[in-house]
Amino acid sequence: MESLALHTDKYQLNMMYAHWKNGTHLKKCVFDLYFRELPFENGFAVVAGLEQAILYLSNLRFTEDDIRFLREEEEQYDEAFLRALKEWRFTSDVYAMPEGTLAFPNEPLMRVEGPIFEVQLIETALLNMINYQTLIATKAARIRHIAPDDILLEFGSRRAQEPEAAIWGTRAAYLAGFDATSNVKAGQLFGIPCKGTHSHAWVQHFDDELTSFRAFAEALPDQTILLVDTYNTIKSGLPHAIQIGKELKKRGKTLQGIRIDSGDLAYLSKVARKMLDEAGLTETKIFASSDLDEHTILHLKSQGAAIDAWGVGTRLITAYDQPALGAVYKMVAIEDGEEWRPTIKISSNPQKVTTPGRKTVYRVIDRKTQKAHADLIACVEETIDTEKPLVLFHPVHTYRKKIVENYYLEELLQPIFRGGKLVYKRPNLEEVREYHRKQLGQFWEEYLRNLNPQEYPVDLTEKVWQTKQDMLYTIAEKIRKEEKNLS
Ligand SMILES: Nc1ncnc2c1ncn2[C@@H]1O[C@H](COP(=O)(O)OP(=O)(O)OP(=O)(O)O)[C@@H](O)[C@H]1O
Ligand SMILES: O=P(O)(O)OC[C@H]1O[C@H](OP(=O)(O)OP(=O)(O)O)[C@H](O)[C@@H]1O
Ligand SMILES: O=C(O)c1cccnc1
Repeated sequence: MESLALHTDKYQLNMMYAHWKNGTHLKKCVFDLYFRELPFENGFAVVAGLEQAILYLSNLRFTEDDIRFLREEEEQYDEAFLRALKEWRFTSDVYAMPEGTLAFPNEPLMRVEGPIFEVQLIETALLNMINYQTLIATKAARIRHIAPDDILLEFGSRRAQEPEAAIWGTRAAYLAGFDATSNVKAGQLFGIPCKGTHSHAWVQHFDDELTSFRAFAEALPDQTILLVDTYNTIKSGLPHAIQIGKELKKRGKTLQGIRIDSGDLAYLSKVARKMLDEAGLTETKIFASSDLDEHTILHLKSQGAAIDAWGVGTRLITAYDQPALGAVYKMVAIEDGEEWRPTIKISSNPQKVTTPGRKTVYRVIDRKTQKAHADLIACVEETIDTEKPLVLFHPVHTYRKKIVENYYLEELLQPIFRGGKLVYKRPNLEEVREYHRKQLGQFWEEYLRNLNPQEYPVDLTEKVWQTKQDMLYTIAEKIRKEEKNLS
């Protein structure tokens, strides 16, 4: 991957410069990356984007060209600063939830610790990657949820906002349960199975549909999937496809499928199934496409559609109904001698108040059922005695308590970089898919359903909660005193 050092917002560079001028650029601090609300009103999000973030961080440096460009900027950065950029190498620690993890609002998906100079620089790119891919993986998981046994194909490259989005988006869809992609580059890069049918242009190129189908089957006898809706699905496309199916059968081959791309997909698929079965083509699968998403697929299934494979494009790859996840990257602690001092951001919107301190996330899992009770945000240095009952309480309505016994904890944030060096053994994409499947198995269906899922608890330990309350109180007091002095 080429260096994306300048794939950052200008204000990051300006803050880096100001820190450098101020002599504070090497002071260490901690940032959390998290989202505040679940997308698509889903009950969970599926973490994705870490692989691209690892590539980004592993290749991060300022090139001669980058420095030349910055030299011309209106800020007129000092030459010595530009030299420092040129010599700079990534040295921070990064902890992250592995891709495929189920994640929830307000818990860190990633924690970055290092000199402010560099943890500030990487905010933009990390958010860019995690925000987009987590969104697409979550959308894909919703689609997989309503079609657990069907074939799901990602068809969105032509409609994605740009090529990188198509590639990384299809990877995110695959890790969350899609079976294949139409994007051949994604196949080459990530080993995702590639699948394809043909377009209307293939049929239009010929004088008649039957000849076009025959020529296609001739060229790809083992991979023939015929698009049947160019002229008239029932009267022309299907009979012609059946004719080709029979011809293939005589040669010991199977017509793999037919694709319907318009009209009433439920009705047409049922007619198609009947016609194919009556012709003895019981193995031929029915593919459907056309502005599909989890809602249409659910409706089509409830109408008894005889569709085996769904080609999903635009609405998946662009996260059509919610185009942004809104994850943020907030400073939560700063180096203070040998210690970390928690920092907080208070907002007029209570939802936007940050949770101070250097924290990690544990999943509390019941030993008997192997299902998750809640996620627990704890201070990194805190130890939780799992032999004792654990008191979980709602971080806002604290009277709402739950006592958990016979549980174990899984730490979700894994070390990825230490001192700038990659220490994470990157799983391959198949392992990520498998891990994601196992993650789903840790949750009761109440949290997984697409419509009105139960809210999964994300709680704070007493220590984290108390630190937050103390800081809110101290800051409110400070402001009150300052106000008094001013008046
Ligand atoms: N039985 C059905 N129930 C609910 N939605 C359906 C059903 N059949 C098709 N759809 C959906 O309805 C929409 C149909 O869109 P529209 O009428 O614009 O196009 P079309 O029939 O696919 O034709 P074209 O592709 O030429 O625009 C698509 O989103 C499709 O997935
Ligand atoms: O509808 P989506 O979910 O985005 O899925 C991808 C769409 O892209 C293709 O149509 P397009 O009109 O681009 O080309 P084609 O019909 O000529 O293949 C395909 O036939 C699908 O309808
Ligand atoms: O293979 C297909 O049928 C396909 C691929 C991309 C977009 N639409 C359809």
